[in-house]
Amino acid sequence: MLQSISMENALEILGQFASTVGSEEIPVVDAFERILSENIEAGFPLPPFQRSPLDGYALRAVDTAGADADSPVELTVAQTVFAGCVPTHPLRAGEAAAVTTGAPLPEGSDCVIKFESVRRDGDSITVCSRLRPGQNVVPQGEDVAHGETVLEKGVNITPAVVGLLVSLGLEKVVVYKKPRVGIISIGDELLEVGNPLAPGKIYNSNLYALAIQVREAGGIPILQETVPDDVVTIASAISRALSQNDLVITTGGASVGSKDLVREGIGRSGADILFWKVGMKPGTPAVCGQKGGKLMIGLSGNPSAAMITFLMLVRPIIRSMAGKATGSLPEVSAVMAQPFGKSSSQRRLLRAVVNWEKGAYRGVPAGIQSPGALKSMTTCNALIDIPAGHGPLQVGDEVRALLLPPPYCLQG
Ligand SMILES: Nc1nc2c(c(=O)[nH]1)N[C@H]1C(S)=C(S)[C@@H](COP(=O)(O)OP(=O)(O)OC[C@H]3O[C@@H](n4cnc5c(N)ncnc54)[C@H](O)[C@@H]3O)O[C@H]1N2
Ligand code: MOO
Repeated sequence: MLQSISMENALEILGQFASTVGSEEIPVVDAFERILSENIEAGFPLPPFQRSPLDGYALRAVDTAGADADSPVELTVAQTVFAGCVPTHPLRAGEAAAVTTGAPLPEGSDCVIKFESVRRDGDSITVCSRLRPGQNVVPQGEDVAHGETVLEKGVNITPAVVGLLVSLGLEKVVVYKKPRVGIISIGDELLEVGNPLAPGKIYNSNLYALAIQVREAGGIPILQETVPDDVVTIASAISRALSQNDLVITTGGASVGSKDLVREGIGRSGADILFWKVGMKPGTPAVCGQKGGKLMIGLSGNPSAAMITFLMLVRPIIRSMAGKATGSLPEVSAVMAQPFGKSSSQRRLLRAVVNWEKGAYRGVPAGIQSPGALKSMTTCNALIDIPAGHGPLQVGDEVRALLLPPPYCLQG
């Protein structure tokens, strides 16, 4: 078992077990934020036919040769083509077809003039300018060619991707399955929400905060049982959760107290411990085991410590398992606008509010930083990554800030 390793080292070890968990076919309308597990090739071009980008008249450019204000050309409006209809006949010399935006152009026509640019009189129009072949024509396949690989395996399904898939006539799409992530809370003090608060007890809030974090990362949270500080019960809960899920996380019991029994529980469940303790504050006592290639990650019981360790170590793994791109948080360089008085003997992830103001990102500590204090976790929008051995932060110090994903931030 490795002990007291860096976050980078921990991520490398976890990454070795972070493979995708298969694919499934789902309706395109339900595929927002899912990840394509197959390339998409266009079965037909987009647009599927040559069309007009304007409300106007389709004509033959050759018929307008020499047209100008002094010698206008008169053409006969021989048909009208609305969007959704098809032309009744090919355009003959000296003819025009009235068209609406999106209408297919009649064979023989090669340009379009807009309504406002002609004079209409009964069945004829007068054109006072010369048009080029191809002018105001959207060619068939301008956007997407027939057979083109229009979306590649691994792309995130955005609103525009949904639109593109439906434009290509697809009702269903094959995406990576979401990994099932079992969550176990450990602690004699835990009370389920809905019960009256009792002396010495606290509500099991981590279970729900972690469940939402799992969902944001792209996994399916499975709320396993909440177990007391009893090693046999912990071991069997871990064992059961590992057999039913793709990944298991626990919260609580990860440290060194007489009732901190997760490590022993992992051992008794038949899993190997890969590492214990990571160089980060909060979240130091994180522990990780594996059984049959499945990971079990034990997080601190302290609410903010659990959430921050999740963000740094578990979120990237769930994202990889869900087929998503890099899970590391985007980082910016920021300037401290308020001091932070404590030294950081260990690498510290300071809950902070970082905003762009007057040409720079400026950071202020978000409030109480103790690992059990949760309110500052609700107000922060970034984690300032302070290296181990750093002294207090002064106003004006340049820092590295990791920005939290938008669903974590209070500003909707
Ligand atoms: N002698 C030492 N004591 C501690 C050390 C140490 O190195 N030596 N490390 C401290 C650090 S750092 C952390 S972090 C915590 C980690 O503790 P555990 O992971 O063992 O967690 P617990 O002791 O079970 O709980 C800590 C705290 O969090 C509350 N908690 C637990 N589960 C939940 C939950 N599901 N929802 C909400 N809150 C929860 C629990 O009641 C405790 O207050 O250890 C330090 N101690
Ligand atoms: O690891 Mo703990 O630093 O107090 O959260």
